[in-house]
Amino acid sequence: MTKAPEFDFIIVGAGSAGCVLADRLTECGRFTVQVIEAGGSDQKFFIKMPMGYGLTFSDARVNWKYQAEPDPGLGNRIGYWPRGKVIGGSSSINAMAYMRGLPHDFDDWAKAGATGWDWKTVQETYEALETVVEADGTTCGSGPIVVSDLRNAMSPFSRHFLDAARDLNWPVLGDLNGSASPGQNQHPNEGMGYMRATVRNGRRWSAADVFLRRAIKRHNLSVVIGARVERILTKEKLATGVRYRVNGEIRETSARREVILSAGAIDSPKLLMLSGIGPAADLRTLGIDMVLDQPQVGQGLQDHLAVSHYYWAKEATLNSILGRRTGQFRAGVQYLLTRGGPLSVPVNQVSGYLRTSGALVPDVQVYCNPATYATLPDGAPLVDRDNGFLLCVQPCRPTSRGWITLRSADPAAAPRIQPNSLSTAEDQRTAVAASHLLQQLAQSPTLQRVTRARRDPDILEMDDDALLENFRQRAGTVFHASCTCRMGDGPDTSVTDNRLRVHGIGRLRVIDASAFPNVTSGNTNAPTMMLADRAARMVIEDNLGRSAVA
Ligand SMILES: Cc1cc2nc3c(=O)[nH]c(=O)nc-3n(C[C@H](O)[C@H](O)[C@H](O)COP(=O)(O)OP(=O)(O)OC[C@H]3O[C@@H](n4cnc5c(N)ncnc54)[C@H](O)[C@@H]3O)c2cc1C
Repeated sequence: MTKAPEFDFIIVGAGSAGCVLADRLTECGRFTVQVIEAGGSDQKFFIKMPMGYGLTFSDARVNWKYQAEPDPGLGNRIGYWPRGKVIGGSSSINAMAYMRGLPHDFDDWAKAGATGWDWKTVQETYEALETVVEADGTTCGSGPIVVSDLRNAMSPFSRHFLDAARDLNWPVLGDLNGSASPGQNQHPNEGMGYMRATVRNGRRWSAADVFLRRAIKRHNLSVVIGARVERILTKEKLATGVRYRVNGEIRETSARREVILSAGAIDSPKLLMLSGIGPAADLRTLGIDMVLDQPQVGQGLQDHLAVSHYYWAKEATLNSILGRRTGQFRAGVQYLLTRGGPLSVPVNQVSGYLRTSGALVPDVQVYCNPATYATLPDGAPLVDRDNGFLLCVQPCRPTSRGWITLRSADPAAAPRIQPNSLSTAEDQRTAVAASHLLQQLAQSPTLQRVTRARRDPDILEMDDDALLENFRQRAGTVFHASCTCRMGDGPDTSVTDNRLRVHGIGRLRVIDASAFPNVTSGNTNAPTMMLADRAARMVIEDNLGRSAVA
């Protein structure tokens, strides 16, 4: 048999985290790195055009299209869980919102055993990573991730959402990632504003665009696409390489230094389990040879749930463009000629963190979109022809935790995903309190003025019991799966230590959203890239010594 090719590091998955790692580990020139990605190229028009989000959302060519198990907390409904299966991973199909998360999210990481991941420390990493492009084109920072204020290209209707916030005396912030000066009784991060996005010059600016594109030019990086890793190879509790399938053929690669799993919150725990690292009782039943009994693998799943309510509008919203063929054609031509117009910005336009009654810190995120859509059987959205808008709310820090387990020992089989939503009394209370905020927003004088009709089910007609039932029957994932291989103190409560090393197996790390100890309050792409950037420094330090990253 020919000898397996050897690299210093093997990174499984070219998603948000994997792209950062590929760049950081190759830039010093001291290591060879192979990235193995199950999906294919991201050079597709509908990936690069921001409004193409609606199409990649259900496109099996770039999307794993997972389905969750019947979720008792959601009336046994089965949720659709898209995940990127393409270079750039979920950062190539996500809605591009850039939200760092709130300071206490990371202080809670540190409290959960992820020492060194407190807000003060991670804030420095964020600042070094970002270049913020303000609405007037001025820039701030010199990091590789471009975060744009796109308000000038957004629908004029979106300003009504901010006027509605002002009606309610909710703060309006210039930057949802910055800290406003707190007013009386106001938390610094509380308020609504235009959502900033990973969009550059009218194009999606995915983790692949930021990090992989420049790294691939280096001689010490090799990227294999269309290649699904099926097993981590181990010898005497050390990771030695991986086995993967490409074009129907099985191949192996050896890692001289480490194997790094960046396959995301669904697939990283799946791959550990397929490799015999997980709950022994479950894995033995499936006939998988055990390497390490680690019951925490796949446990602790967290995600954000949100509920949306729809309204017909008296003024033009994005529906007047995207809901009609002539509008789509005009917007398409404008985009092709100028990289501007309605297709150059994401559909989530106004958002913000708010506090429900009695909360000390912001505990919900609100989204306001100047568009409404139905969902077709294949999951694709169909924009309504009539003008409409939607209001949506998401509790930020759920306490419910679900799990991921294997369905079968076949690497091609999707895993079981049990979100276990609304399984704590606290989450049920927050779902109701969050819905009260939507009721207030819908009744603001500004939104009442521009609303032609409220659509069913009408949140204003609901008491607390009905609000909870509405949440159970209608809320869905906002695609922020995390925490399934979480960092922590030891193997009884976590899968990795605070340097992302898998407890009990040498030369193996998990570096992606699955390592979050708890889900952050907002969208999870920014924290995933931040985590990978800090983790890359740790990998280099542990392999070359502290001076190598000074
Ligand atoms: C539809 C959608 C919308 C979202 N919107 C936003 C948003 O607007 N803002 C935001 O901040 N966050 C958003 N998110 C969440 C955010 O994008 C993710 O949290 C983040 O991208 C996770 O990064 P990751 O590196 O953990 O995983 P991913 O980026 O998912 O990367 C995992 C990679 O590993 C590959 N892989 C998996 N298994 C294997 C295997 N066995 N072998 C080889 N490769 C494998 C996958 O194909 C994928 O490329 C959204 C997510 C989705 C799905």
